[in-house]
Amino acid sequence: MTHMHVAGSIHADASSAAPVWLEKPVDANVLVDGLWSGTAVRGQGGEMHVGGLPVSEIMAQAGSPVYAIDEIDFRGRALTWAQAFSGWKVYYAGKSFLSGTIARWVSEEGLNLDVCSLGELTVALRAGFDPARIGLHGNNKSEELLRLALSTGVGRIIIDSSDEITRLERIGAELGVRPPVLIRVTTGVEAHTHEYIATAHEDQKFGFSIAGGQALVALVRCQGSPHLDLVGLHSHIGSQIFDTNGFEVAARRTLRLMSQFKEATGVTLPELDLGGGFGIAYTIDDSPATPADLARGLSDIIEHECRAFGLDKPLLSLEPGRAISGPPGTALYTVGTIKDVELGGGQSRRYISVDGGMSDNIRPALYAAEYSAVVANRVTTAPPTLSRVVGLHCEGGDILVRDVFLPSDIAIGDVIAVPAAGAYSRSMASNYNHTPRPAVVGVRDGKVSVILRRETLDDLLALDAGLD
Ligand SMILES: Cc1ncc(COP(=O)(O)O)c(C=O)c1O
Ligand SMILES: N[C@@H](CCCC[NH3+])C(=O)O
Repeated sequence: MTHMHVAGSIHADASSAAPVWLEKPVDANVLVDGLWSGTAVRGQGGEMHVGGLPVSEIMAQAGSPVYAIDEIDFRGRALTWAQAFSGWKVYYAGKSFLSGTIARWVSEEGLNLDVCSLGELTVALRAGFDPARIGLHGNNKSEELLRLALSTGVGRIIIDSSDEITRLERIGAELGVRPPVLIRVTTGVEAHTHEYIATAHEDQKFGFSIAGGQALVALVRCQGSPHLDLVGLHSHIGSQIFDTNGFEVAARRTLRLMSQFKEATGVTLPELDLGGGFGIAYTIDDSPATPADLARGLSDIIEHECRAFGLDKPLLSLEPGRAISGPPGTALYTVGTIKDVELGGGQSRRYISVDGGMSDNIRPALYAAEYSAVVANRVTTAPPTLSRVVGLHCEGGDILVRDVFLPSDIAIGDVIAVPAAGAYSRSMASNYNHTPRPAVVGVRDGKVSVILRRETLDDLLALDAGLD
């Protein structure tokens, strides 16, 4: 085992498999290209600015911790995906982060919206999102959710089980509507990502198995139903994926199924959705492809496979979430406690405790997700120290950034900024330890606007039937 000594700290398991960013201290002042939202810069005096505002001003207006979403960057990414995939239907995956404001931005930039719960659908509808441009997912859609979707004219429902087919047929017949549906299939692809966010291997809860034959049976059943308008197939292989190999295998297997279905029924399915899952940069180890590169790669794959199966190219769609909402988001925390923990042999590890934690970002604890961070309120010439940014929760795994070089003169009251924090952090936040969830604000042209207000302790206490 190699021990890495940096300014008195030690990374005890920096073996040959250590991430690149641990190999040598980096200048902790620098906002590394590709990690930060488009308008993030060090302003005069060294303070970080986002959306034309110094972080101190964002926090003065919105408190701490806070998630700042760079509106120009978010809109720019949404538009870039729409343009790169012109001719496709692009659905923004609302599970990555959704609110009324976000639904409006997504709509204005010309994207469709993927929702997967009663809550997400309700937000979208209340925000005025055109139901015809909404796709509905979920492996256990409730009666209430399906009724809402069918009665409001949601554009497509992605069916996940035989029970759902039965439920949907009954509600469709009752309401006198014939909803457009896609069948979600399990392609058996082992996506190169964390086990918990891979979704196309055989032994998991989503979709109908192609290999097991259930997918073809479900397709034939929907095709024969007077209450359902079968339009196509859906495949989602997982999340935070960087290479197109998994998509290639998924495309081959879904198109083969389309051709089998055509042979069996004489019907050509018009649509194929390849799902989301496109990776983003959380650290300098990550190098995501651009939407334009992905569009070229995926289009080539589809054309090649269609030729092989003698199929016409279907109408294609996809569902990026993280790639649109992740990079524009910066999490801002305030340092409260600094502790150098003795590891023996004269070594220590610096623990920097901030005013948030696993309640606002569960990803490091859940998936061992890596993040980066800087001290945002100032620059310094103090040497970098390998540090660990931790939260305030009563849990040893309450880590926000496992290993990061931060200046050795870090002090109480400093601001820690974490890039690429817009996806699956606030949207997966909890109230662990009765912790109110942070605010989310939009920042643009020097102005802060509230996207989600900060929860208060009173919000939480109001839920408690045992308190006055
Ligand atoms: C069906 C489906 N579509 C789209 C997404 C969005 O994934 P991502 O945010 O990684 O692009 C997910 C989440 O993994 C999903 O389950
Ligand atoms: N929540 C996951 C992504 C998967 C969610 C959608 N199926 C993450 O934080 O990476």
